[in-house]
Amino acid sequence: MNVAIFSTAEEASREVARRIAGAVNRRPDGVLGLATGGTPVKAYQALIGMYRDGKVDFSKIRTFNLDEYIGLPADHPQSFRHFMDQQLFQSINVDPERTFVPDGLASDVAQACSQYEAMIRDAGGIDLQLLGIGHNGHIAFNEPGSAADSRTRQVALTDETIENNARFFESIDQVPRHAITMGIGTILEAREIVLLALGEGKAEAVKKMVHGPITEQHPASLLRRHRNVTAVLDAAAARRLA
Ligand SMILES: O=P(O)(O)OC[C@H]1O[C@](O)(CO)[C@@H](O)[C@@H]1O
Repeated sequence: MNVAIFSTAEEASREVARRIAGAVNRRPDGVLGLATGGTPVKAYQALIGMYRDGKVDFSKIRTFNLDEYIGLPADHPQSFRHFMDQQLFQSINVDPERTFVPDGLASDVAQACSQYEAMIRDAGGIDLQLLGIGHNGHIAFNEPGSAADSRTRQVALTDETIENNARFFESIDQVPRHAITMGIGTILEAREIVLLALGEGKAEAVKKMVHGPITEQHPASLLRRHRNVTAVLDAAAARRLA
């Protein structure tokens, strides 16, 4: 695992934007794997800035998001589809028809999950996958205990994740208890992985990811099995590293 440390969240986010733009420029009709949460917001803003400056063209790109809450319609303010539209897609020239987020309202979730896997495969696989990290080491919604070879599926969120994500909802009762997530096996098939972690609250999870045992109990540690993964950190998230 490569580790790149920047003094501020802004610099780390700009680095992530540069890496995403680099992947798009190398393969303009390629495939991006995208993430939601508080962490990537600044990186998406930097990417929008690069698009406006004419440094990157998304017109032929396809995107697949990591996860979605079960039970939220696409236009719900806290759905990950809504987040992506607001934070990125509406401000760049990506074709909305080529942006994919798991369907949180699918009537047959298992079938929707295998179809999502098939769509990623048919697109030629993911060139660059962006990730965040949960306080408990989760990547996407693969909570501790998720199998290293897991695929896109329905999962139950841990109480800790529900509590952490309650800040985005009016009350904790409104946080969905289940989600669809790409699996760890799915994520590890991406040709390049960039994990962004910001702030002191992530320092312990980052330390276990980099220095701890490679274990399904800390899903992010499994990324060390991948040949081309970079953790982009601000100084606060990196402060417990050796
Ligand atoms: O960036 P945040 O809001 O700290 O979230 C961290 C992680 O949690 C998730 O949002 C899922 O809870 C991931 O997609 C994200 O990487």
